[in-house]
Amino acid sequence: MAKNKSTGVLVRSGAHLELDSHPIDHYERVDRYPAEATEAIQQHVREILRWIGEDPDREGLRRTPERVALALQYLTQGYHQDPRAILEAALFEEDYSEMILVRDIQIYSLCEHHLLPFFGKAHVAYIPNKKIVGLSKIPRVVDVFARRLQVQERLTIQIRDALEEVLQPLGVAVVIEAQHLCMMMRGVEKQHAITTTSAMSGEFLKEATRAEFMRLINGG
Ligand SMILES: Nc1nc2c(ncn2[C@@H]2O[C@H](COP(=O)(O)OP(=O)(O)OP(=O)(O)O)[C@@H](O)[C@H]2O)c(=O)[nH]1
Ligand SMILES: [Zn+2]
Repeated sequence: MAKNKSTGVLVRSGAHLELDSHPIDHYERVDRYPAEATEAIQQHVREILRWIGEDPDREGLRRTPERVALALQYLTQGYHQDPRAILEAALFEEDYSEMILVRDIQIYSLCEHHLLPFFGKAHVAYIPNKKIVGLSKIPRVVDVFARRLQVQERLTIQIRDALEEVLQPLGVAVVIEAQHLCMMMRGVEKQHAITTTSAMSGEFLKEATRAEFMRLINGG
């Protein structure tokens, strides 16, 4: 058991998955998963399995409802986390006033229309105004918003607004590049389409700053 300081969430990282004889604990378990929600989701997953023509009691599927319930709760744990508290846990006074960029932050989220994953990279930059934040808090905040049901546009804006609100910087820029399984595995079935969204504020609304940010995220 490890206590995650910034979110107050208990996380247990189990190493093994032994079917049938042990509880499943290979997911990180967060103490906020209410047991009654896990139970209710399990029941519904059983029904879904039936309705797609499966036998939920066959050996391979016997614990699938529990696994799905835990996975779904893990993938949506962002509803129980407070991004502002995460940022406030590591704020430092500093006179640095150049751009700070964390790029290529891996994201996995769920599209709210189909509950299918979209995944890709987020690039987050800000120009501080006397306050800087611990670097790791930026990907943590990205995860908090990604682990909810999302559209890519809202995810992008929520990350910008959380940084804006807590850091009150000279500007924030967020770009997300993602592929949506709902457009790949079904629907239009386009395997190579990448969606790019951006949200900027303050200095990043100026062409020169924006151009520098774009050059940096493109590896320039
Ligand atoms: N803007 C936006 N749209 C998204 C996102 N994720 C999925 N979608 C789209 O949400 C739309 C839902 O459209 P609908 O016509 O109601 O659903 P659908 O019949 O399943 O649509 P198709 O995917 O075209 O088969 C689709 O166009 C998806 O591509 C996202 O992050 N942002
Ligand atoms: Zn979708």
